[in-house]
Amino acid sequence: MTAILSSAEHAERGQPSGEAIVVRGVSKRYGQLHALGGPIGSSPEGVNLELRRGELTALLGPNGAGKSTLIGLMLGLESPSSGSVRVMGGDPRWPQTRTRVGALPQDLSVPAGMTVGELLTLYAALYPRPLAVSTVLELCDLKAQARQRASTLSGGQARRLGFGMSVIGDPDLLFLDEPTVAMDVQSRQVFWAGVGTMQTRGKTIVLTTHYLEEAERVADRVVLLSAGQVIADGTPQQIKAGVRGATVRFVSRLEASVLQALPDVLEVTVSTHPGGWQRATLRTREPERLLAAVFATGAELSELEVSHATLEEAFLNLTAGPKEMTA
Ligand SMILES: Nc1ncnc2c1ncn2[C@@H]1O[C@H](COP(=O)(O)OP(=O)(O)OP(=O)(O)O)[C@@H](O)[C@H]1O
Repeated sequence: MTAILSSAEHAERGQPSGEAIVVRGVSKRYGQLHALGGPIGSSPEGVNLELRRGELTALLGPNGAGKSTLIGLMLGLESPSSGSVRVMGGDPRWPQTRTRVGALPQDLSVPAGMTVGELLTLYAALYPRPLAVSTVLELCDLKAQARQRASTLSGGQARRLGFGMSVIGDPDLLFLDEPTVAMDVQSRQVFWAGVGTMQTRGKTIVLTTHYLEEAERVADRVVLLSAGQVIADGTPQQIKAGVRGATVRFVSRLEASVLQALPDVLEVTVSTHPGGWQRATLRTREPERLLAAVFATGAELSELEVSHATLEEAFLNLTAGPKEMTA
């Protein structure tokens, strides 16, 4: 696994009671296919993971990496082929565990004919200590739609209703599987504000998303899966720091051919800037050495900017295999 914090370090940091989810040596096979865990070299290897209470963890990975399989196991919808999953100290299949868990699945469908308010009232009745329907309507900004049939909501409103249905039981643990698909900018803002409210109330949240800038912004921790294995685990900053390299931008009169010849340049993009100047963007593994070489040219520079890898760049780098720019 690349870098970052090992499972043992995570376990050390939190007391056992501080863990919302404990995954030990878990594999999941469908026939011959290892969706999760599976052999590494000659020995079988299961997934190990501990998620602490109160944290927002983003479970990331390319299509088919095993994210939904892992969530299915954490929700008790599937049983592992080997290993064990504990959720809030219990088996995720037990009813007393399930009442403490909320989930917004990818493919949520709502019963036709019921209004938004009726649906939330119905869901609230399933839990021992639900939130008030009015609180949830406010949380997902659907007060104005309370009397509207749920099947007539727009895509983004329906997704926000799904969020409302996932939190109405006031769960301690919340799973959000690609929650912002089909949401416009406004819906996303409402949604993330609602998630923020759940976070400040100490809820544990597990999120899957392909929008990596969202994960970077909201996650306390990122777990990166690839081919059924955890390949990186840490804060977004730690994941990004595991990828060497940076982008250097500046405006100068240096020609593309001169920039290309500088040491440690991987890629150069040049665009024209008013007054005969050039705006240069350079990708490099060694920003300090490159900058020293740029300064050594004696060229006049302005608007100098150095930015390190985004989570998206780190993701692409880590899931592309060992050949690229990993540290
Ligand atoms: N019920 C099933 N039967 C057979 N194979 C399955 C089943 N569920 C998942 N798989 C396979 O297991 C692998 C992991 O799938 P999974 O849905 O967990 O990936 P994912 O990371 O959630 O992908 P995506 O980002 O596309 O949602 C895939 O190869 C998938 O085809």
